[in-house]
Amino acid sequence: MADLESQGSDVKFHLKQYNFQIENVPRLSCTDAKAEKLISNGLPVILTDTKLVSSALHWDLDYLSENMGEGDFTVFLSDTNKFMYFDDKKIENVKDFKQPTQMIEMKFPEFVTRLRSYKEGDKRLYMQQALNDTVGRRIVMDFLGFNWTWITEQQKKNKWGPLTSNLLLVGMDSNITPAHYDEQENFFAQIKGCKRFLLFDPSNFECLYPFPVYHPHDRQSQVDFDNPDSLRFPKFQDAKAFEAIVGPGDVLYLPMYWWHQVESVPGHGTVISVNFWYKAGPTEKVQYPLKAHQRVAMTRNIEKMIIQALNDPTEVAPFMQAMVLGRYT
Ligand SMILES: O=C(O)C(=O)C[C@H](CCCc1ccccc1)C(=O)O
Ligand SMILES: [Zn+2]
Repeated sequence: MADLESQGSDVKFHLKQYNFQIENVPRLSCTDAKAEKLISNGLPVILTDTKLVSSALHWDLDYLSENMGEGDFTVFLSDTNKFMYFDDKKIENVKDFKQPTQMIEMKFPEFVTRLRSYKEGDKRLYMQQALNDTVGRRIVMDFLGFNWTWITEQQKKNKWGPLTSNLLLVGMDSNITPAHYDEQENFFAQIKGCKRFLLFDPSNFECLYPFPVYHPHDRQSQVDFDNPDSLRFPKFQDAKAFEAIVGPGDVLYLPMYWWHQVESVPGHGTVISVNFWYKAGPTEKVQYPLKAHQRVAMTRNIEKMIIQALNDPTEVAPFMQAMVLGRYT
């Protein structure tokens, strides 16, 4: 992919500015021992030469239209450029929950038509669909052509669990997936256009104020990065971000539990990515002091136990406040 520095000026120019400090994620060859070390230590790294999705670098809207087959694909519509994920199974837990996006199913050619006829003021579109066996045979061939040797070797070396899915992401530039964390290891492959990741290690849990576990926005930050409420979220300004800008052919290793906000860089047209989500490996032996991601997992388990024990989401906050306020604070 063209050296970012040459694009650096305009790419940097378009990028949104935030108050928290930002450092760079290393960009390394996958043959570099430093890259292997970062991955084995659960630290993010951009790998420039994995050839993981070289067989898909020719994907564009016309090719996908012709070859994605007759299936229906999940497309999110948003009135803004933000596409905040929500778990529809948890909507009943929150009174008057307002869905931030509308989810509709459509054929790929219809998606392309709507993308191409988009004009200012229309709802923005973002296709997020796990690749499945309904796709046409050319896509199957491209998929089989992924560098499975390399990624399977990584899966084994790092003792990850099985590959759970490959999410195909086709969106408009300037689309944003707000800050959240996932509970799976992720090799994120960029195919077309550029994406800017803002990454935060799991110890930023206290600065990013995730929604309650029972909330549809579980795992997402409550903080609006464009207008942070410093009264409700005073520690947000202490968050420590790492930035990774990925272009076609780049693969970002996004460790499990690491927070990330994903911004499709403006000015590059349609943005296409495929991620590779792996289940975690066997839980590592608990050693003290606990690692930040282990504390997050523990916090989640305790919240889930309380939700189950009380059997009523509205009782969780009062219960926890009664347990902590005036006793542990
Ligand atoms: O690969 C990742 O983890 C990303 O966050 C990529 C992100 C879209 C992911 C949407 C999503 C978020 C949470 C649960 C299920 C789906 C993007 O590229 O915009
Ligand atoms: Zn994610």
